Amino acid sequence: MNISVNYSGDYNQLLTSELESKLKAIHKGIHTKSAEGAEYLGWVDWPSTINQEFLEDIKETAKHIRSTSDVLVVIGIGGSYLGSKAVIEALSTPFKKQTDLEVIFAGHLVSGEYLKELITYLDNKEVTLNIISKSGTTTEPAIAFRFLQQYMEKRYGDQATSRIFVTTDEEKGALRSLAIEKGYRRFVVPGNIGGRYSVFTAVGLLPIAAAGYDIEKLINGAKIAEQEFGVFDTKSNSAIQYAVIRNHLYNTGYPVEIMATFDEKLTYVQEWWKQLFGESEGKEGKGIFPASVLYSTDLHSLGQYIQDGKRMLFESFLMVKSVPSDLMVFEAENNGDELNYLSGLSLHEFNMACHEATATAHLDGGVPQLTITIEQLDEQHIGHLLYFYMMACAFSSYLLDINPFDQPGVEDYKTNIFKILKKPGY
Ligand SMILES: O=P(O)(O)OC[C@H]1O[C@](O)(CO)[C@@H](O)[C@@H]1O
Repeated sequence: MNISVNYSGDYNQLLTSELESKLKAIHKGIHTKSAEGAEYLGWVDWPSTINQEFLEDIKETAKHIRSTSDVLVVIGIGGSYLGSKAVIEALSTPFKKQTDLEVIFAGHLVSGEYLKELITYLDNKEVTLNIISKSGTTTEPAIAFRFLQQYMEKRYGDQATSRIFVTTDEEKGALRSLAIEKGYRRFVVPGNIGGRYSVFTAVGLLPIAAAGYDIEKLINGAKIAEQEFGVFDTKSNSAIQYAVIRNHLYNTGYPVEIMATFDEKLTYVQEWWKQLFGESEGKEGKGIFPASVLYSTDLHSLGQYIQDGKRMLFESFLMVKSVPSDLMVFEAENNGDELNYLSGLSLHEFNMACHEATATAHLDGGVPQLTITIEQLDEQHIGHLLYFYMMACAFSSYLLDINPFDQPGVEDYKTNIFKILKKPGY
């Protein structure tokens, strides 16, 4: 399994001896768990130390949910839902989402209409809830849970208890107390793993397994990545390469990174990546702003700005070498649409050509870029990819002398809303 990073500039030239020593120190700090924010470095060796009993428990629970439910409603926001949503979307086929269990997300936004419609939608289906909140106090998912819990109790009576699963901190938080009081089955978010690094814990694994995907393979991909990126080699460690390139571009006048893909199934990988990098790096007046586009869609929208607008952007393509199914353009008798010149070309090949054309055009327009390529979209490759991004994010943040594992800025809006809504104590 391989993730390649191809840069439009000369990567080797960036590797000064000063940078090499800084990278070495960062690598050591991450792997000996002595870097700043070390108390949240639990994700680094989580894949290789994951307990088989825990995986079996998740698989059994998922099997039970699948056999008793048509829908699993996952309630969570930020890192408590983006990882599972990213993996499920990347593995699903466009129209037939899951064969026998549908995963629906709630609590990632506040909308009475959404919740009312959801409850109506659930009415003739068998339902299970999984509320996920590490802190157990986040307002948006708590609001959604209040409504959905009431719905479950009205609908299932005492049986509601066995249809509600809670994923939260082992020791603290309102959600933990509520789960104990009600007797809900609990899963733990490890204290040393923050929300945006938690996709390989119960936070991501339970919804992904319930959706019918192979979590052993997902973890296996992450394990391979853990081993691979555990080796300090600036020439072959692609997580380090990606971090070095983006740091160089940031330092040379490009504060915005646009991640571009040609596959709609990767939209939530992009959303997950935005939270990962944005919340990890955007502090102390520093950090690359992570944005995303989907091509060809956005070539007919934001493409104009990228080509010609203010020069502050660099672009990182996320490409997948092979696709699970494809179509080939056929020869039409009258060639009325004048597309016969494309006959014999597969649509995937069209996208590959479009990548080349776009990359060249944007580079000519002053947008430096890199291309990250993975072989295919399956559990193992996605596990590998997500770990790659987490490791690159840690390196990238430390290169900016930022602690990747806190998010003090998020508190400001929370304090304001509590004041506006007169929460006791504010
Ligand atoms: O899992 P929790 O504690 O509900 O937090 C949800 C999200 O809110 C934040 O704490 C702040 O946005 C994120 O870091 C986190 O992923």
